Amino acid sequence: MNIISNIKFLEPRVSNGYKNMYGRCLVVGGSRNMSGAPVLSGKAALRSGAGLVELVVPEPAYLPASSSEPCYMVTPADADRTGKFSKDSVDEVLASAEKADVIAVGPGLGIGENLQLLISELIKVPEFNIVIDADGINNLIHIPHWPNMARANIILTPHPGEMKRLAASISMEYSPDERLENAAELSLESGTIVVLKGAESVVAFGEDCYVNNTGNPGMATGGSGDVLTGMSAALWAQMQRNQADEDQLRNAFDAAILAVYLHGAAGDIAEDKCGTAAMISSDIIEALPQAFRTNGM
Ligand SMILES: NC(=O)C1=CN([C@@H]2O[C@H](COP(=O)(O)OP(=O)(O)OC[C@H]3O[C@@H](n4cnc5c(N)ncnc54)[C@H](OP(=O)(O)O)[C@@H]3O)[C@@H](O)[C@H]2O)[C@@H](O)CC1
Ligand SMILES: Nc1ncnc2c1ncn2[C@@H]1O[C@H](COP(=O)(O)OP(=O)(O)O)[C@@H](O)[C@H]1O
Repeated sequence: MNIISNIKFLEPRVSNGYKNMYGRCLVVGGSRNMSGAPVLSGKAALRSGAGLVELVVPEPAYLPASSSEPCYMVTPADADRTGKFSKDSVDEVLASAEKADVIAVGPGLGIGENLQLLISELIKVPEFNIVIDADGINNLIHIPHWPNMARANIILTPHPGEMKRLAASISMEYSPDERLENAAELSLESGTIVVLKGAESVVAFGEDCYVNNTGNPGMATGGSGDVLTGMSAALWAQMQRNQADEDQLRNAFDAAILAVYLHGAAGDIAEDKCGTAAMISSDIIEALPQAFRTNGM
């Protein structure tokens, strides 16, 4: 195991920079009763510097998502009777995905066969860079032999519950006390970057592991993982734009480390302002500008 302590920050923007230089992120998520999750990811992606952010959500989540933030675009897609993405929505989502530098999939999706079809179509495409979180993971685990099917570059961001399910899906042994080993093994077995969340989140790229030291228990509040998803996508989009020739997974690893670090730093700023009990995940987004500025970005 190689413990990595170096954090790669974003390069300063050039004076004649324009939005397409800072990456286009697509958030694929939401369902009738979870429209807030993709909103949190989309707002966090904007506050983490993505040049353009688009949300694609099933129709019942369209109004709440589009009225929550004017700075991202929202595309409605076909929904099934339960308010989740339908089978017909898969082509609509793929059309948006083709335009994106990084796709974040999962927040608020729900679970079902159509969603498993959607995820399997996304991970098959070698050109896609995908952050898979929350219900993205809860659907991925039902796709037989998913690591063999995956051709895209992928960051997985499981919480410990999702980690346990991911490990079971590839017949990997899981031990809750061996966080570094679990993350490294899942990364090696699946060829993905793994962010194992919780106090002292671990980011693994094979045997290379980073252990985070920012953040606090006030972040144990619904939606704070959705914030990290959007941040990871935005930072990856900017890093892969800056270094187009480098290995995408190495860029993804650097972006995931920076995302976890800044997410915790913003959580610490929110805790100073609100306290651990009262802080909510949108307070973490509000603290992002200060977290970026404190770190020279
Ligand atoms: N505003 C919105 O729209 C919001 C929408 N959201 C959306 O909700 C969806 C479902 O996400 P989710 O994480 O709530 O459910 P799920 O993955 O089934 O986890 C529950 C199971 O996992 C376990 N478990 C959980 N954490 C654990 C831990 N740290 N350590 C260990 N175990 C842990 C837990 O175990 P238990 O605590 O019961 O022992 C239980 O078994 C998702 O799409 C998300 O985006 C939310 O983000 C909120 C805001
Ligand atoms: N005690 C803690 N210390 C530091 N970070 C924490 C703590 N509890 C939770 N977090 C962070 O908050 C986020 C919670 O994500 P997650 O469990 O996916 O929540 P949700 O599904 O509600 O969005 C993770 O990034 C995790 O690392």
